[in-house]
Amino acid sequence: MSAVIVQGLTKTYGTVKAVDEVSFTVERGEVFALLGPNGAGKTTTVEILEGHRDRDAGEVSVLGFDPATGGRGYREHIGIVLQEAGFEEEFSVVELLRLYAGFYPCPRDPDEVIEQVGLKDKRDARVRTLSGGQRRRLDLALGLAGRPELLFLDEPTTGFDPSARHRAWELIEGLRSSGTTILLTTHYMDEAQHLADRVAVLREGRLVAAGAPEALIGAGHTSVLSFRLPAGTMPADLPALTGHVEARGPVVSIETAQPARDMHTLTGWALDRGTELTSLTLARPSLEEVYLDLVGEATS
Ligand SMILES: Nc1ncnc2c1ncn2[C@@H]1O[C@H](COP(=O)(O)OP(=O)(O)OP(=O)(O)O)[C@@H](O)[C@H]1O
Repeated sequence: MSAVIVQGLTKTYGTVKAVDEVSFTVERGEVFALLGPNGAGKTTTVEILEGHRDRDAGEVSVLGFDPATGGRGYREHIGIVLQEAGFEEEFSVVELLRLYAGFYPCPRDPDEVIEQVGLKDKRDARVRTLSGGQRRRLDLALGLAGRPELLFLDEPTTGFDPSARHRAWELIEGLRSSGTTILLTTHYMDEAQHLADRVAVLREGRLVAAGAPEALIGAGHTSVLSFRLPAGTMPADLPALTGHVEARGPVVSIETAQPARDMHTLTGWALDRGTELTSLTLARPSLEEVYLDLVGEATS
């Protein structure tokens, strides 16, 4: 059975439909990213799944529980990492982890978790002395304390320096390998593209796309071939191509839905003339470009 099943989920605040008939599933063991601009309904959706907010309509099942009525039995199976968790500042890192571990029937060893999130040096440091990035790692450690089957991560790397970010990615990949299902929200499309097996894009409370990042990128989007014109040639000298040719000085870009065919034609043309196509690249759109198309913002 899927880890998460959401059917027709709806939540209204006054006249604002924060979540409007949203349906998706998250399979066990996958990393699933909820994407969308500010106010799209991500937090509301996640909070309903966590059992922290009531829904107006729709069916929700998480690990076989209805989060609205699952109570403690449900919460023992999940881990939640919020963006701004308030901590007991005078506890040490290991004391806080021991405290959290005590709430769960089958907790993880606090020292193992501390090592996993890279806080070994800070094991005995007071929480109030931690830097912002170290606090975020502590957030993550606390989310893992109860050995969750499903981990909710709210913008897990916001405010991280680049190396902390890559470390967090490795950690998330490690959790995925050990079978933990992960539902995350993020505003970083490279993060979603790197980590997520599947993504769902919300816009104004409605689901506008869902699927594997590669599938979303592949659906109806063209590739761009670009290269420098060989000396002594003009764009008009190029062979007939399926794509749209644009030249900016000596740099030619071809937006094409048939990259293999156009690449073949072009390289054949260059070889026949005994010339080279320097700076030749074939680029696929990134998830970010596809996302911006979906949520209706300019791509340049
Ligand atoms: N408690 C609330 N009372 C009234 N309106 C709310 C409440 N919580 C959220 N909303 C509204 O519901 C909509 C969705 O908000 P939500 O926080 O779910 O979006 P989000 O996608 O998480 O945004 P962000 O990326 O900024 O965190 C917004 O229009 C927001 O103003």
